[in-house]
Amino acid sequence: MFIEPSLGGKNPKDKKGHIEVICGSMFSGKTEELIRRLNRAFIAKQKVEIFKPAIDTRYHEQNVVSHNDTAIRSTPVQFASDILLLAGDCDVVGIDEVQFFDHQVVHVANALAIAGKRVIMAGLDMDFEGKPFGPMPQLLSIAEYVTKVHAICMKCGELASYSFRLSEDREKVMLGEKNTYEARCRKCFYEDKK
Ligand SMILES: Nc1ncnc2c1ncn2[C@@H]1O[C@H](COP(=O)(O)OP(=O)(O)O)[C@@H](O)[C@H]1O
Ligand SMILES: Cc1cn([C@H]2C[C@H](O)[C@@H](COP(=O)(O)O)O2)c(=O)[nH]c1=O
Ligand SMILES: [Zn+2]
Repeated sequence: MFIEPSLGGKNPKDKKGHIEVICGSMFSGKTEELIRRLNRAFIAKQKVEIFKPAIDTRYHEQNVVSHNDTAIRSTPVQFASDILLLAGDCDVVGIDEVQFFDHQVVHVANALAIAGKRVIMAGLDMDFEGKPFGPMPQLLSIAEYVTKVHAICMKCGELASYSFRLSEDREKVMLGEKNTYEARCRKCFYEDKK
């Protein structure tokens, strides 16, 4: 489990920003872990703002929702730059489904951390082809803290790092859940990959 190095004091001059990235395949618990960290920040009376890309309407228009139905309120935004405008004077910024933003999100995360905020992002590190997803490689490089979580392979029960697409669709962005994707280990992913 990720142990926060510090939750940051309330004194503005003590505030040191940093970036945390939670990555892994679908169903690996990224959103649950993001919600866990954000809830702890709420308990510490930190000012928290949560964002997600507006295209992610899978479970809810507004909330960030996990596959296990845990949820937290969020603000859907069209562009990463909107986050800079909306973060205001908060202490902690949470971003889910960060892989869907364009590369500007790298500059946004860096600017927020330089401004003293704790930035926690969750996203898919690989797409359905096993290729790096959007801005994730850069975000993983600039983060102070990286947590890779694992799902359970639906074919063999091993740990899973891949998201196997069950349909024939080839476009990179295709929202879905259990009916269209399966968590797979490396062996089971490449055995069936087209
Ligand atoms: N193959 C799987 N491996 C692990 N958890 C799974 C799997 N399929 C469904 N789940 C459920 O998904 C939950 C994690 O959901 P979530 O945090 O939304 O994951 P992610 O954001 O990484 O897609 C688990 O607690 C579990 O209830
Ligand atoms: C692999 C892959 C996934 N997606 C979509 C499917 C879901 O809507 C999200 C991932 O959500 P999760 O919280 O990580 O389960 O991304 C996609 O558009 N393209 C892909 O290649
Ligand atoms: Zn497997």
